[in-house]
Amino acid sequence: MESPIPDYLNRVLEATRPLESGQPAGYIETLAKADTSKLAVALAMVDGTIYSAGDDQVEFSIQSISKAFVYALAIDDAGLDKVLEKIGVEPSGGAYNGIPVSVDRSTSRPMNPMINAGAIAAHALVVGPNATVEERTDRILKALSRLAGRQLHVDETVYEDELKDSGRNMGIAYILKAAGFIECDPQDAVKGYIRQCAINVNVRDLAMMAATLCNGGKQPISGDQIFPQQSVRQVLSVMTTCGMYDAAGTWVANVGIPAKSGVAGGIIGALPGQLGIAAFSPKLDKKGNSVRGVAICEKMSRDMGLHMMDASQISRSTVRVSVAIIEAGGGKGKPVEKRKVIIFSLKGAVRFTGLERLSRTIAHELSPPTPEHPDAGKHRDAYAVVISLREVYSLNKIARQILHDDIQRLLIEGRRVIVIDPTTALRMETVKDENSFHIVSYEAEARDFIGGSGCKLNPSSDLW
Ligand SMILES: NC(=O)CC[C@H](N)C(=O)O
Repeated sequence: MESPIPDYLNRVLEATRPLESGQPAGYIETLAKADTSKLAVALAMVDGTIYSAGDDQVEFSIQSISKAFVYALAIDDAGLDKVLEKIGVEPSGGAYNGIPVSVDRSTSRPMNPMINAGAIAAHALVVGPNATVEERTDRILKALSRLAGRQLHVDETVYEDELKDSGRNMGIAYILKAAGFIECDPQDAVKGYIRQCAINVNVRDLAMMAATLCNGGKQPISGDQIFPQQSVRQVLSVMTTCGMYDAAGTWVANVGIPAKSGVAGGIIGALPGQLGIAAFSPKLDKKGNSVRGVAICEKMSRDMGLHMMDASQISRSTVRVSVAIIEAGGGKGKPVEKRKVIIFSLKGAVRFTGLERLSRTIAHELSPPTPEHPDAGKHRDAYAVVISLREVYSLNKIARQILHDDIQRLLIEGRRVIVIDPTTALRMETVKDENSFHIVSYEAEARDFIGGSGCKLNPSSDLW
């Protein structure tokens, strides 16, 4: 069966094609002559599945989209502290190449790495202050190629064209050098920066690069951890507040996806944990963002419910409570003992809010009723407490810690506790009381522990 997604993507393109406004970037000759009828979109999932439509093989220069990735490389090579010393993380509120707004008024520190001043400073931090232009651009080209999953190349014509008219960027670099925010030769920083901007990509490359960010820095297909998760969080944060230059506020409100655009008409969006998107169309609006590209992203965000501030998925159903009766004993004339077990099942990628709910639910079910909570403690008489993490995909640090504390508290109360943890999400090493606490991988083991091997689960009981 064919996937309906490419059809959907084609419809998105057709819906935005009638938008005629905008101009291709005029100051780089090759871009000024671009075929403005070209239009493409791609989606890449965090497992590496990719969908695309339109002119998805057409290459264009990455331009400012490179800034996001080079920022991550600067963090890798110089460390976050040094990067923050040299480049801020505040939106400038001005154009990407605006000189007075790009740097802090009192210190001249670049406002953020998504505009030219900050991007030139980030470029200068790659490899190290004594590196040559070739060494820096080599490192960048290799990293971008690994992100895209294929060998990329610098478009020499675009590079030469932009270098001819690089007075503005040179001016910025000299200001940064004078103020101590770049250590290398300003001309080298600009040449390298312009080369990084001239690397050619298509929308499929960009979607895969974005998906790598969504996947915590791990390239979905090769499985290579290209950037540490910490750096990716930093990059996505700055993309959110500064990625669309002085249109960042409107973008966040309308699209709600961390993003970065470039003057050749490309845009990437990276929705953490979900998917990377890329769009391409050369005509730009006054702020330098692709007109159709913005419209494509707005439409997809709306249609597909991608806005990161959407509160429609409230973490509500992460905890389920059920009760089972286990028949223990029986054999050799011994009476059958019915043991009531209360099971708390957790689900999904559990963080603080999920664990807070579990903690509250455990307290509600197992503590005595109070005037405010007369219905509490219905299962206080349970013989054992089972916490099932069978459907848990991950527990973050705080969730793990609260769960540890909850288990310790139950043990102190003298309860028998069994945790079903097939993927060792809990990673509990210290077990105080081996008689009353067990970690198992399967429900059957939990049942054996509660009722002795061969015990029966009351058929009317809820499933675990
Ligand atoms: N917004 C952009 O894509 C700008 C990149 C371009 N190379 C410049 O420095 O002007």
